[in-house]
Amino acid sequence: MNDVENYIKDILKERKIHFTLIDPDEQTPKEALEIATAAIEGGTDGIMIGGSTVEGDDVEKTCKILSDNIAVPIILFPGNINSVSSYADAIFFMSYVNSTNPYWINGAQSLAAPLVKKSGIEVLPMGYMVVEPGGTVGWVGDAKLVPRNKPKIPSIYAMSCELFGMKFFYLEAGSGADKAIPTKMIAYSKKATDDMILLVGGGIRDAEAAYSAARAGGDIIVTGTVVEETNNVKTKISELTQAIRKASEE
Ligand SMILES: CC(C)=CCC/C(C)=C/CC/C(C)=C/CC/C(C)=C/COP(=O)(O)OP(=O)(O)O
Ligand SMILES: O=P(O)(O)OC[C@@H](O)CO
Ligand SMILES: [Mg+2]
Repeated sequence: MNDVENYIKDILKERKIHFTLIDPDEQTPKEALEIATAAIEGGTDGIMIGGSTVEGDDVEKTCKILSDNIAVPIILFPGNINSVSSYADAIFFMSYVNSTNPYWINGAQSLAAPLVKKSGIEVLPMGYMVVEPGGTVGWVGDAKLVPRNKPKIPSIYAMSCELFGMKFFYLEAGSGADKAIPTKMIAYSKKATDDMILLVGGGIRDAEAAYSAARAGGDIIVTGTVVEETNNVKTKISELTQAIRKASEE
């Protein structure tokens, strides 16, 4: 797919979006294709590929098999500089805005920049902010985690990301978190910016959580762990996508 940013914007004119995150570490590329196919049948709008740890050429192989077989966009959600593949349609080129380590703020991005430019994949510039509990990515990324009871903090980071020209802002509670991002926090970040696209993820497992995140102002609701936990991906994803569609109508 060519223009992923416009694909996203076109859907957002009508309704909110659901993306499925597939961690290439967790299964073979063939199994990843089965998951992606079932998720698409369940109504997901795109597949994100990434994990906080990456082994060998898992990203490359997973992106290749998906690009040969699925029609929705494949977007890299890189955990580090080795998570780039030209078989993807786009990359969330993200700065980890509440990391205390410059490597995650603009170091990894600079090291990966030549490869990203050479690969020719579409770049989706994004601010990435990790909220308590934060999970693996909070620890790996040396984050100053946002306290859950301070809902306004991410909104000023979202503003600064918008002023830097970033188009996307991601509120992350950590993969597999026991609690998703508080709805007030989502609402403040959405209201603080003019037309940034807000992603919300981490710990969203059921219709109610997906609905609340979308209703509060999330534009793109991301779920990953649920597809690893369920034995019926299509049914689970369709529960989530229906809840997100319902939130869009109200
Ligand atoms: C732009 C480029 C090339 C790199 C940016 C690198 C940055 C800033 C990364 C942020 C830090 C990081 C490790 C992000 C990982 C995000 C991610 C893919 C989380 C989900 O991964 P899982 O593998 O499901 O998490 P677990 O390991 O906890 O399962
Ligand atoms: O695995 P889950 O908890 O759905 O989180 C998805 C994503 O926000 C992780 O980066
Ligand atoms: Mg994982």
